[in-house]
Amino acid sequence: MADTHSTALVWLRRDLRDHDHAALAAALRQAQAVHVAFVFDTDILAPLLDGARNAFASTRDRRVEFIRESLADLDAALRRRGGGLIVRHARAVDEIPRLAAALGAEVVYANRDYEPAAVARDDAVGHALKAAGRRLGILRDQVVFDRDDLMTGSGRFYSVFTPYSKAWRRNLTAERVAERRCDGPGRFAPPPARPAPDGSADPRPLDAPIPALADLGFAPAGLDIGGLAPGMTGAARVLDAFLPRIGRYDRTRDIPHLDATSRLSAHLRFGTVSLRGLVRAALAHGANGGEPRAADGGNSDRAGRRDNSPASLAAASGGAATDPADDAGNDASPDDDAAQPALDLGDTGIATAGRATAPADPEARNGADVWLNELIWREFYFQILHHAPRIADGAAFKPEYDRIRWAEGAEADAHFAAWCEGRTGYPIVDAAMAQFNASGFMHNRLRMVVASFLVKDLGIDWRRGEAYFAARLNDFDFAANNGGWQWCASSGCDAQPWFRIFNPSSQSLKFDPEARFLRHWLPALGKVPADAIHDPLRLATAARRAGIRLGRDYPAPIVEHDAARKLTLERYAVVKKE
Ligand SMILES: Cc1cc2nc3c(=O)[nH]c(=O)nc-3n(C[C@H](O)[C@H](O)[C@H](O)COP(=O)(O)OP(=O)(O)OC[C@H]3O[C@@H](n4cnc5c(N)ncnc54)[C@H](O)[C@@H]3O)c2cc1C
Repeated sequence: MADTHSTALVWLRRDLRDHDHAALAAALRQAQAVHVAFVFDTDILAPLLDGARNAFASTRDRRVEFIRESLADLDAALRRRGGGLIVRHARAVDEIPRLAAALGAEVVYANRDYEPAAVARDDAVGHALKAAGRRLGILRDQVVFDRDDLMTGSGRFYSVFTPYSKAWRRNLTAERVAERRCDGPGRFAPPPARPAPDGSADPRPLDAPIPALADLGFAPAGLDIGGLAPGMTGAARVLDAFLPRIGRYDRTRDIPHLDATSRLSAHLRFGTVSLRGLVRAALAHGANGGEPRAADGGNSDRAGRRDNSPASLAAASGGAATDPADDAGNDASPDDDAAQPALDLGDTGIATAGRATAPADPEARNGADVWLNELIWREFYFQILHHAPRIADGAAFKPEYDRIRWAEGAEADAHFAAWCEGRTGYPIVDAAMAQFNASGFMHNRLRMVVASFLVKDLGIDWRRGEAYFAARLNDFDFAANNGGWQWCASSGCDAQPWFRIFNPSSQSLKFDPEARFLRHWLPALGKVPADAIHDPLRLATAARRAGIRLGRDYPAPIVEHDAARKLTLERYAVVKKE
């Protein structure tokens, strides 16, 4: 167990909750007084507003609003526990060391982030704290296995999903998903009534209320449109609604008009729900055989056999002054009071679900198991980003795909604009983009369809679509978004083969046969019979009969799929092995 200290600061980033939280649990275990802070980081917010740096800049950003409302929810929860949130609007890299000094915190705890810019920020904060005689303790929280926890037998990272997921499942232990209890013996300290730290860009005192959106330079975007309920309270509601459906997930998840998937992605992105809690819920519904092993033990993978020496941890954290004892405490160390052999679900809002016994119905178990697989995909992409950070600089995961010459010029720009605005003349693409532009959410099947259409029907560089998604997705997460786009563009690890090209019309017919999703989002096509709506060629005739004029009431198709397919095969031929 690490040494104890009088005051600690917990720095929240994408973990906006007060339960099952590795950094909070460690701080409460090891400090007497625990302050909790969030910084609206101007390094992140400024580009969202800056048209010169971001083609899709907008003051109406649902993510900022979601974070703000989630902070209000969390602040209220912390106040009920004697604490409260310190919220700052400044450069986090400068503000956190200043805040630690102002509060007299010996240690700053945070949960690990995997994006290269965040890793660099944490390194800089770690160095600044160290120079002032303080420490930064970084803990694994948003994944079950991180960085090089799971490696192949030959010591490489996994670049193919199936063996990765098998290793993940094989190495899952109760300790890895046990609740990180946030109940002391340390206590939450309320925000002190002190002036802004010396040199802070935010002049407000430390106990100032959470800034309004307008103070941050943003305007309301409307969370209600996509049913995006913020905070831990919202997450608990979404999860409660999903768990009764989890058993059908495998059979219904591809149907966009059904409310069949969890819709937890934004909550996972901002940590208003605990990933460990979700894995426990999936296991309790029978996923992965229902029970993890009791402890990490000797097996063929690296999990549970990490080198936790201070030197190794400092090297692995890229120089940040990681607190070795605390980091080790986040793994299955024998004296770690977070590690409990039995699943203890506590008061996390998933308790009921977690305590359910595994359903006997094998079909229901399969639903939970397939859902667990999606959570594993999420981690797969995090570890890809950790091991191949060059993808954050725009590189294709498979370098030969950077030889492709994408469509450019006025026509490509016009096609891209039509794609963004849902004016391609392909109803499934346009309906998906209409939902996306209105709500910030898009169903996974439709993300694949529209991404494939942009890249393989319009011949446009996947990076342009990736950037549009990054600007608008409520659940935008660099690792998952890049992984999804590179999967569709075939340049990613374990991606769709380059010669496989989705036919948007058959995808539409297969996954929305009665056109329920299409008609909802494209009311102009309401009178077109379902059997004629999917294929633009048939649609032309059926629309005329229904009194709908293509080009006026609904766009004519901007490309012809068969011709586009031929061009794409020629374009992609450069990746063939020489
Ligand atoms: C082109 C493209 C871009 C994408 N961009 C993102 C993104 O920026 N952020 C994001 O969270 N997901 C992204 N995804 C993955 C997926 O589409 C969403 O996670 C999912 O649609 C969210 O809905 P849900 O919460 O109902 O998911 P569920 O089906 O209920 O899945 C549960 C959770 O598993 C995770 N998950 C599911 N599928 C994937 C996947 N393929 N890859 C990684 N994680 C997954 C998500 O956290 C999700 O909330 C992208 C997929 C594609 C094809």
